[in-house]
Amino acid sequence: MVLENLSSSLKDVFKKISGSSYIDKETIKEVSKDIQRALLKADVNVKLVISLTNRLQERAATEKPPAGMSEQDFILKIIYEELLSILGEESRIELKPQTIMLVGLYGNGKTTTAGKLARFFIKKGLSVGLIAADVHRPGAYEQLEQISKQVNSLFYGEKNEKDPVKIIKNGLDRLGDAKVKIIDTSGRDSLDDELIDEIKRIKNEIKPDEVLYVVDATLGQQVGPQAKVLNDAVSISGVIITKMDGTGKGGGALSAVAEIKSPVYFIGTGEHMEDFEVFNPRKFLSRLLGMGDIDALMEAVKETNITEEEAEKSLDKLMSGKFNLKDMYDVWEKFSKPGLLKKIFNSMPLSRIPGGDKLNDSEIDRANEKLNIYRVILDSMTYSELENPDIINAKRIKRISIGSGKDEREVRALLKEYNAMKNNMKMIKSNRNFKKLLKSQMKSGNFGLEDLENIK
Ligand SMILES: Nc1nc2c(ncn2[C@@H]2O[C@H](COP(=O)(O)OP(=O)(O)OP(=O)(O)O)[C@@H](O)[C@H]2O)c(=O)[nH]1
Repeated sequence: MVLENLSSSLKDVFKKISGSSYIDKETIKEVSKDIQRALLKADVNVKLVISLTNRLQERAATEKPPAGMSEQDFILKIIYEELLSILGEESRIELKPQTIMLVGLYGNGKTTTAGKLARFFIKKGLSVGLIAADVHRPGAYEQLEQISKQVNSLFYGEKNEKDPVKIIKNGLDRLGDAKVKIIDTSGRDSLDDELIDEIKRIKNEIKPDEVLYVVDATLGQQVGPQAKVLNDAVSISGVIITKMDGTGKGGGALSAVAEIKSPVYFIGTGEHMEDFEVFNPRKFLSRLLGMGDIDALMEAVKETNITEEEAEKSLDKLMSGKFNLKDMYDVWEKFSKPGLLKKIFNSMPLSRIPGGDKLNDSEIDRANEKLNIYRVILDSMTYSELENPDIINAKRIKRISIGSGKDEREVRALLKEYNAMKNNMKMIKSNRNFKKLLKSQMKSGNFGLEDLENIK
């Protein structure tokens, strides 16, 4: 997996800090050097590395840990925040009719990504048209046509036409009823002015809603400056990092993202159309730093340094059943890692939670299977359906079923489960001990599964 080395080096840094009995200037200097080495080894742009570690030293020298947080945790929090600042905040591409233009260097995966992106929108219930505007690479037309069949999208291209603007204008016209049009442009070496002029011309004449930069994660830091040239030419609105499954340093992608300062919308994790994930910076960073799902969950809580009333509020929301499908999806997303569910169910005294009882292995495996089906179904819901499940009527259930490839029966089962979970949460709310334990754990951020044993 890309960034493997960076991941293990940063985990060592985190272990060193957690293991140190006190944090002084020397430790900070040493840790900064370790982080510099780790990032440079991953081929992250030198300028970026220096500015990140300077901020770490400056914040460590001027800021004080909040009440209740140890020096060690505080340094970890600063490193986590500074690394997160490179990745930017989570932002989602809008699910609406739009024209999207893909740009990128040769062979970074634009054509493949065009197909993956088309499949993403189709699953969300939006029809898609793919336009082949790569007029330089032989076979690009056939490749995209093939992909469009694979993902059931519309397709437009003109095999012998050499002017991409003409192809695109005709395509936008002919694909009129497709809600989302995705334009695959020629791969380019950004130092080639002729090709840069070509995408500038496309951008100015077509005025796409989004210009997405497709960058190969396995490339090194030379990508940073090239991304800048592309960005200056067509002002990139978002990034898709491909080949995150590949071997390679991966620092180039991080440098490019930091250079362009546009949000990363997705990551590509393989050659197949389904190897495509919405990018979540916190989750990505937690995986990179080797924090388990629970730690990441509690790390996020600890990071916000939750106060008494905030703990109360977030807990009440959960307990009062006011959470929506998006909240439930996030929790399932964290718990559906293989083995984690088993660990939770086996350690949770379910018999003491209303309607729960000890689950044996096969039942836990079945629960995992069900979670995966539910995640596929949730992936086909629009943001408003996730945030407000009450709007999901028979027509929407039908569309979600088609988008996810699951029976309507399974979609209804998920909705039934969601409502049952909401009612269960209300029941647990009456279990004062459970609520008291959760509140104190969320506040201190030390929520451990073994604590669940103590629920009376
Ligand atoms: N492992 C892996 N391979 C990928 C991924 N995305 C694309 N590829 C492969 O990378 C190669 C290049 O992908 P294309 O989509 O043809 O690249 P392109 O950017 O359209 O090529 P140009 O038009 O020449 O710029 C193909 O073999 C793809 O299968 C990914 O996320 N992981």
